[in-house]
Amino acid sequence: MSLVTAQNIVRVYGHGSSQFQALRGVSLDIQKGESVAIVGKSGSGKSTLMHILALLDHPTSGTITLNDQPVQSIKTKALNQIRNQMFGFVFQQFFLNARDSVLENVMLPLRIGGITGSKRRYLAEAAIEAVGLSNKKNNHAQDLSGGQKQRVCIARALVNNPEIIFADEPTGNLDSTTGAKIENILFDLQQKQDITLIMVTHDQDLAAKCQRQIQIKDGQIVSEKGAH
Ligand SMILES: Nc1ncnc2c1ncn2[C@@H]1O[C@H](COP(=O)(O)OP(=O)(O)OP(=O)(O)O)[C@@H](O)[C@H]1O
Repeated sequence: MSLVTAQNIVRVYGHGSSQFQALRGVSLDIQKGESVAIVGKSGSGKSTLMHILALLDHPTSGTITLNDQPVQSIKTKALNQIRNQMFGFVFQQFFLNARDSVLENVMLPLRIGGITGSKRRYLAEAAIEAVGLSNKKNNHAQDLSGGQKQRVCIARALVNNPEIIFADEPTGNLDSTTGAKIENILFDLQQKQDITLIMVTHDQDLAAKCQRQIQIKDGQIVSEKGAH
C-alpha cells in the first residue's frame, strides 16, 4: 500500500531574478514499512524534498498524498495533528531542550498530543528504554554525549508510535562506532515495528543499508535502486 506519494513536485525558492528551482518535477511512491535513502550532492534538493514529504513545507506545484489523501485538502490544524501523531523526526542538530531532562524532552510530543499523567510518563520511559538510555533519564540533555543526544532524539521520535520516521543525516555528527549504534537502533525499529524510514544522507554505506536509494541531482531524481 502506498503510504506517501509525490507527484511532479516543484519547489521554487525566492522571487524574480533570485528565483531558484530546488526541485524540478519529482515523483515517487513510498510503501509502508520501507526504508528509503535520499542521496545526492550538497545543494541537490534532498532536504527540500524531505521537508515536503514530512509536510513541513509546501511544494510550489505538484501533489503529495498521504494514505491516498491529497495533503492540500487537509486543514492546517489537522495537518499539525497528523505530523504529531504519524511522524517522528531525527535531525542532525538534535533540537533538544538542553536544560530539560531526557524524560522531559521525550515527553514533549506527548504533551503536545494531549497525553497526560502516568500514561505520558510510561510511554516516554518505554521509548527511553528502547534506545538504552534508562540510566540517563533524569540527566539534563546538555550533559549527554553526541550519541546519547541522538538516542534521545530517536526516543522522542518514537514515543508517539509513528508510522514514519524522517531522519536528516542521523549519524552525521557522530563518530563511526556511535553512528553504527544509532543505525542499528533505527533499522531495528523499522524492521520490528514496521516503521517506514525515510532518511537523507551523504553516507554511502548508510544509504546502502536502506531497501531503496533515491538519487537526486539538481532537483530531479536521476536514479532509483531497490524500488519495489
Ligand atoms: N530558503 C531557501 N531560500 C533559497 N534557496 C534555498 C533555500 N533553501 C534551500 N535553497 C537552495 O535550494 C537548493 C537545495 O537545497 P537543499 O537544502 O534541499 O539541498 P541538500 O541536497 O539538502 O543539501 P545539503 O546536503 O548541503 O544539506 C540549494 O541550492 C539551496 O541553496
